[in-house]
Amino acid sequence: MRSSVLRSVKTLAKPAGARGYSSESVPDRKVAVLGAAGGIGQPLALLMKLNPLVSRLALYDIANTPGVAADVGHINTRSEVAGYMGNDQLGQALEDSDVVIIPAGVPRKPGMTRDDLFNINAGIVKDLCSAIAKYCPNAIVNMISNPVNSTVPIAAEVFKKAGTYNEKKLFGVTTLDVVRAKTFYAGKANVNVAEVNVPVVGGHAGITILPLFSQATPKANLADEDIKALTKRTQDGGTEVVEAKAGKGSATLSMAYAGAIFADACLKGLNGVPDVVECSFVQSTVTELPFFASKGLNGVPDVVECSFVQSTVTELPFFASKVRLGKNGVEEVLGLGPLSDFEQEGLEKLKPELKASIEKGVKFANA
Ligand SMILES: NC(=O)c1ccc[n+]([C@@H]2O[C@H](COP(=O)([O-])OP(=O)(O)OC[C@H]3O[C@@H](n4cnc5c(N)ncnc54)[C@H](O)[C@@H]3O)[C@@H](O)[C@H]2O)c1
Ligand SMILES: O=C(O)C[C@H](O)C(=O)O
Repeated sequence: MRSSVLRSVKTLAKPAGARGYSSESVPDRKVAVLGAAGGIGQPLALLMKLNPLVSRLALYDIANTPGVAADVGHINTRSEVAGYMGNDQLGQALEDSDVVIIPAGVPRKPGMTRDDLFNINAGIVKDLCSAIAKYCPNAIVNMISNPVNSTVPIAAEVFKKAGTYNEKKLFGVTTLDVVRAKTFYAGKANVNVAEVNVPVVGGHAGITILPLFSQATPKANLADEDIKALTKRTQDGGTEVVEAKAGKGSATLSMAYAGAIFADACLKGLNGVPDVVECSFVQSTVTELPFFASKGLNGVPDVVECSFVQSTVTELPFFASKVRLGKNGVEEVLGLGPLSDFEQEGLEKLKPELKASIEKGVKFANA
């Protein structure tokens, strides 16, 4: 692998006037994309180049970054683009990053589960996270590489070992589940998709993806059968794309869109924009609900007393939840809110699978 810095394309020093954007009004922010030459990486690089909150964009991959960086770098928006290729340029790519987005690794083919990607992607993520711990330990990390239910715990363990773990700054990107749930709901409910909101909680694989259509807005009076079908389609959305692509990979364009939305939310949070809330797979400590009632040590049911304790969303250490983003990353992990019986059932069903995927990641990282 060649190892010189490949390209550094300086674009606008001054604001893109046509957009009415002033570079003086927002702080400098460096975003690094790891896996930037891939199916997700390239359109994501494009979308991040269009984001006026980004001042420096580092595009890293093991191959093909010179072309991607040259191409994207010609776009007349604020950020300065640089391409980095190969392990010995990874440090430079990461240095000073505020946000690191990781879509590196192999995608599914028809017939595979996301967990089938573990053997290859776990090692890739572990190595990239070791470099993040070394070169930009304070960066926010947006993990896209699958299986997210395991790669996020791997990242956490790598950071813990390096002494850099900050649970407020590690995010599994589950925004595509929300994007899909919104699209499918708007179609069925016949409402304006731009106004739709649907929280999606749990994890990012099959039944661990739990859309909460009972909390969807605008409200629509959908039949139970419709809700079940929407839930299944959201859970199988990735597989729908994998099968349609027939061996040529998984979702890339919709994922780049979703990744760009989530990274933008992280940047807004860092910049102090209030009330930025997105769903994400995070360490699941809740700060909003001080009162948590549970069964006693001896399992006697319905022993309920209010007590001021730090509570978690579920008993699982990581869980996709609504998260309020702020200057330090996670500002607040929001509770699940009221669930329908169908959703409550889905929640109980997903826990063993999600728990096993989390434990698999933790075990791998500590082997
Ligand atoms: N979280 C989600 O919702 C979601 C959605 C879609 C895809 N994904 C996952 O994203 C990953 C990437 O998907 P894709 O379609 O872009 O795949 P792709 O094969 O098109 O691109 C992956 C890129 O990663 C690069 N890469 C491999 N090893 C690397 C390393 N050590 N360092 C840096 N880059 C490296 C490859 O060179 C390639 O350019 C897959 O694991 C896929 O399952 C996640
Ligand atoms: O389904 C996949 O393998 C990719 C991604 O996780 C998705 O949801 O599209």
